[in-house]
Amino acid sequence: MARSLSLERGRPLLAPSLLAADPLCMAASIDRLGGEADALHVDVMDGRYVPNISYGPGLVRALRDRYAEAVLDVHLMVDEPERGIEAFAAAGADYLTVHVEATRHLHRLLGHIRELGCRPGVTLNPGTPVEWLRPVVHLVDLVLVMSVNPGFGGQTFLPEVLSKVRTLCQWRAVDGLSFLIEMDGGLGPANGADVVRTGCDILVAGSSVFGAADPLLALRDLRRTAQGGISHGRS
Ligand SMILES: O=C(CO)[C@@H](O)[C@H](O)COP(=O)(O)O
Repeated sequence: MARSLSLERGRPLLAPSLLAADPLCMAASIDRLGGEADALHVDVMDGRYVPNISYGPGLVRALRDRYAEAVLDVHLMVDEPERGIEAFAAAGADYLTVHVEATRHLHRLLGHIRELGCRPGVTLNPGTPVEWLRPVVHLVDLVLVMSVNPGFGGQTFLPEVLSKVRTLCQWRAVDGLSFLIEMDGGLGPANGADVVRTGCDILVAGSSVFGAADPLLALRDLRRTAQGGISHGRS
């Protein structure tokens, strides 16, 4: 069984979302980041759980083959993710993140993802209560808090989801857990510091990175502002 790559807490981590990269020039877009991304975020959409359709395990395999050292953070926006996790694990995913509402057997599914050698993650939509994670939070390596409704890039950040991050930080401290907290949707230099200050470890950014004239400069700009959140006294 392949060992998955992992991310370490301690500084803001950036995961550019490939959804915003030109699909005809995916590798060129990634190469423009100069290896400075902490992870590559891969949004898998099935046209059922969300209204959009994107990629499958084939893209994950191609990324793994070309970027052996990259952490592949695969976000499954699919119904019944238990039907696809083996293919994504075999393709080389590191983190496999599923939505609470997409499966009937979340506890079993998270265990299965770990058995496959991947790092299990669970995702909260803006309308999903954080309390739904309480019974399984000890099973995950990552909690992805969506700051837009999933399905499309380029939406406006919803600041009300930040309260979930505060709750997750409390649970992490009380239970002595070390899962990563990731935020995704509408992130960029204007809100990166606030998101990190609230307690997020990983920022997923699509449009603000790949939509920029120079994605590497945009990534560095986001890193600089995100680090500002740390220096202002994050707990
Ligand atoms: O999962 C999703 C959308 O469903 C996100 O990863 C978006 O792709 C982020 O894009 P921006 O809001 O940064 O453009």
